[in-house]
Amino acid sequence: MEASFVVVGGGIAGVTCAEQLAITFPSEDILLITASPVIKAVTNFKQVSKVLEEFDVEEQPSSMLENRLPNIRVIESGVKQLKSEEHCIFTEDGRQHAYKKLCLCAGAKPKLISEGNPYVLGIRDTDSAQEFQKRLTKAKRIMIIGNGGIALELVYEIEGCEVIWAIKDKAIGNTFFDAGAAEFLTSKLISKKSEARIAQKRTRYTVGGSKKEARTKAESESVGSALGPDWHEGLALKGAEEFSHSIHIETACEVKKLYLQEEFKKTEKQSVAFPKAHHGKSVTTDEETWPVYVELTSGKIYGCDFLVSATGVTPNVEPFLQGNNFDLGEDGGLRVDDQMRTSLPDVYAAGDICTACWEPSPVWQQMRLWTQARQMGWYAAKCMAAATLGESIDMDFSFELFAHVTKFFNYKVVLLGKYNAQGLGANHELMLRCTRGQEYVKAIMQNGRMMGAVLIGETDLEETFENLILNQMDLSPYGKDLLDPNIDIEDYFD
Ligand SMILES: Cc1cc2nc3c(=O)[nH]c(=O)nc-3n(C[C@H](O)[C@H](O)[C@H](O)COP(=O)(O)OP(=O)(O)OC[C@H]3O[C@@H](n4cnc5c(N)ncnc54)[C@H](O)[C@@H]3O)c2cc1C
Ligand SMILES: NC(=O)c1ccc[n+]([C@@H]2O[C@H](COP(=O)([O-])OP(=O)(O)OC[C@H]3O[C@@H](n4cnc5c(N)ncnc54)[C@H](O)[C@@H]3O)[C@@H](O)[C@H]2O)c1
Repeated sequence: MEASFVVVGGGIAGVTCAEQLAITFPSEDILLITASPVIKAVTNFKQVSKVLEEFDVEEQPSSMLENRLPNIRVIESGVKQLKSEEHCIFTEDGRQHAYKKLCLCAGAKPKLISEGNPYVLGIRDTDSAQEFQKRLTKAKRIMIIGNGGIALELVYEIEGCEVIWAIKDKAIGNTFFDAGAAEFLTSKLISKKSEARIAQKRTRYTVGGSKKEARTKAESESVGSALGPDWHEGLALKGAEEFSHSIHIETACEVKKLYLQEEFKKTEKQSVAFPKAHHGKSVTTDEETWPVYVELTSGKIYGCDFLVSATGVTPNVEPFLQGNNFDLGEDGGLRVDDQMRTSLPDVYAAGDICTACWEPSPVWQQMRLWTQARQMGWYAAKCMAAATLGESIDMDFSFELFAHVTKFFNYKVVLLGKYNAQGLGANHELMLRCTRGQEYVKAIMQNGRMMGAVLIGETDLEETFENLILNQMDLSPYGKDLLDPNIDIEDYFD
């Protein structure tokens, strides 16, 4: 049977796309094909301002989606091949599905420093997060490689286990922060021990009667949906020991070589001890033997129980490539144009799997984030609908300005526009306001216009800054007043 619309992927991009298609075409059957036994649904969506949005994410059985929108049919099976010329896809369960328009939303996979090494873990979906948690309960020391979102969250959350955090850069959190913001956050990391934390659970797992036990081997090897905001809230990230927090940061280094225990003994090289923890107690000794040893480019060797490779993602394109001449982006994603079309007729893509290749607004960039997966899934459905009806559609407003709200080290973090002066060259200025332990405000200015901002803490500035970036008003007459905490800048612009 041919469905007019087939969507692949039960993550945020795929589910949002299928939902939007189902609403637009209530009399059409929409087929959602996904390798994971549960789907991700956006709930409690709130448009906080023009572009900033907040929502919860629920992992749900696919029947909940089918009940909510009866013209969606979910097939739980991985796609193993796409024959784009025949407009047909083949699934692991031996079936084939014809389509008129297809949207690929198969997400991404962790890009690991050492593929296939049992001591190197990646974190992507519920299964991999649980495997990590299980291994952590027996671990005395682990190493985290990478300096982006996952690493930032882990180093703050892990307790009862020594953590060596090895980063290529000089400062922490390079994908989100410059050195100034990193310093502001580092002091929080060091003082974490004494802090009373506010737990705020946003991801709910309502999978009552999960089909997990019934999963076949093929299914359990396939990728699930990516975790999202506050994924660690439900997981106790606790190691084998009884202490709160013990972290050592190794900067400006990469992994040179990994040795298994026996292999390491033969080298007769020496590993170094964990630098004395700030809580005063030595937890491990340098005489201990470890399952794996990590040689860093700095020359230091550390033993540990295992490593987490939080080193970014690779778009999950392989199942769709054979026999199809897709144009791929530099990061390996399916290139999509401003209508979310890939290079092949009637094949669209959205979310982590795609590489945005339209001429972007000067203050937007693609990042593989939850919010962008939702926006792209929604917009791809709009584009597919418009093409079907012979209409044209303008780029959605959400792509006008990059906006991301998240939480690091228990601070609210808002990133707007070219928040790290990406692509602005030397021709820009920074304006800063910082109160240690409380807030960090950075505005990126070019020719008197605001191009981006980083807001850490409860600054309450996001809406005003969003407007200033969007309207590109000349702010030079206001000079330093712009960030003066004693001046209510909103009054200026009312
Ligand atoms: C640990 C972690 C924390 C994160 N935290 C945040 C955060 O705080 N904020 C934020 O904005 N973003 C966060 N992200 C990123 C965010 O989760 C992703 O950008 C987003 O979920 C991507 O959505 P997606 O729908 O494109 O892909 P995914 O969620 O990866 O979904 C892909 C879907 O495709 C299915 N699939 C894969 N292959 C096949 C196949 N061959 N056939 C059929 N189906 C297939 C999968 O089963 C899955 O259902 C985090 C990511 C991780 C890993
Ligand atoms: N709160 C949030 O917004 C949040 C939290 C977690 C994850 N995420 C998203 O989930 C995805 C996965 O997270 P992630 O942290 O793995 O990716 P990331 O892209 O955020 O960070 C990857 C990091 O790994 C480093 N790196 C890459 N190759 C390396 C190598 N060979 N050796 C050492 N370092 C290397 C990069 O410099 C970068 O710091 C990303 O899309 C991320 O944006 C977002």
